[in-house]
Amino acid sequence: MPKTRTKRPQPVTSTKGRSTTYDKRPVALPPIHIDGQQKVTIDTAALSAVKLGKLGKSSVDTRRRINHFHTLIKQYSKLETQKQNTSAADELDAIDSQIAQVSREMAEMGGLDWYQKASLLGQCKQRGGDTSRWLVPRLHELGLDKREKRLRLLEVGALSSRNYEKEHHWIDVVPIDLNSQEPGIYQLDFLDIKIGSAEQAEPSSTDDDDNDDDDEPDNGKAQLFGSPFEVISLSLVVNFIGDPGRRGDMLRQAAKLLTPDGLLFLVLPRSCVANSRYLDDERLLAIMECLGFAQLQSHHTAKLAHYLYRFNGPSESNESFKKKLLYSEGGRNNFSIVI
Ligand SMILES: C[S@@+](CC[C@H](N)C(=O)[O-])C[C@H]1O[C@@H](n2cnc3c(N)ncnc32)[C@H](O)[C@@H]1O
Repeated sequence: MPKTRTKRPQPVTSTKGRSTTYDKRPVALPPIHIDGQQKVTIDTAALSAVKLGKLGKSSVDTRRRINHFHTLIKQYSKLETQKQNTSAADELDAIDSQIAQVSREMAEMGGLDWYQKASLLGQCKQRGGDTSRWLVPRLHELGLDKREKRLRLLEVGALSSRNYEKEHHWIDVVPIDLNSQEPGIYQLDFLDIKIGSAEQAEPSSTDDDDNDDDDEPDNGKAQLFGSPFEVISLSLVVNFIGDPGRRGDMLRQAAKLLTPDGLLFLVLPRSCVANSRYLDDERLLAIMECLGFAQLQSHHTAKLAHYLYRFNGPSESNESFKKKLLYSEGGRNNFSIVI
């Protein structure tokens, strides 16, 4: 069983050893995974021009811009894949210039920082609240609020450190994001997290850190957490990734970081399962079962699809799920998850 945590997450800064103060200086944006291998860093100069007023004139306008940002992420991913499969110099030049154009457009929109602020606006109570409000009653139903120790929950893609504020006495939340919007949110890539002790850290880590609070990833081994998580929340994060294989990697990673019997909370825009050529509820269930998850509950609203899974341990199955056309009629999107 994981230890009970009392310490709140500390920020990850680039200095070696423990971080004890919050760095309020503007941080360079972390690289964003938007395809299987490449990372891109959005132009920070353009970001400094971001004003809240640019979020959108109305909720409809903000949603339209968020959707456009998603489209740009997907275009970027596609171009990077094309680049990896091309050797002709003139084609490479053409692809590079398209990549630069897409990157520029993302930066002009305000990059990841703008996207996060706009998404946070989408979480406002008037617009339906954040998705933890669906998860919390499910955790109550499972009796997890009655345990002696607080429930250790990793919230990936956390836009606010206050999402589980009311449940603080029984949920110990560890919020992370590629681009931390608050000092209380770790700036970390979910895919870089490992569970292990300091002794198992990367050899490059030579500091003599005697802090044994394993909730605090220290720097140089910033991705190391001392014990697995009992709940992982991937709310509107998997669809943020442009590459279908990398989406599968996110689900695999969740399986690696969960305790036996741990819970995975997955939220996707409903259109990803209700209106895709390549994915529906049945296929998602088959993918999840193949990874060792059993579905406990699902709930669809007009906009969102919520799923709660229990991890039953690594599955014996070595089945793979490639991109497979399920629905050929027009008007559908191309969202898929590949494992
Ligand atoms: C739509 S936003 C936030 C969603 C929020 N959880 C919600 O339910 O509204 C998606 C967030 O996921 C973050 N994200 C995407 N991939 C990530 C990764 N590999 N590690 C950590 N955060 C990630 C992005 O930086 C972005 O802030």
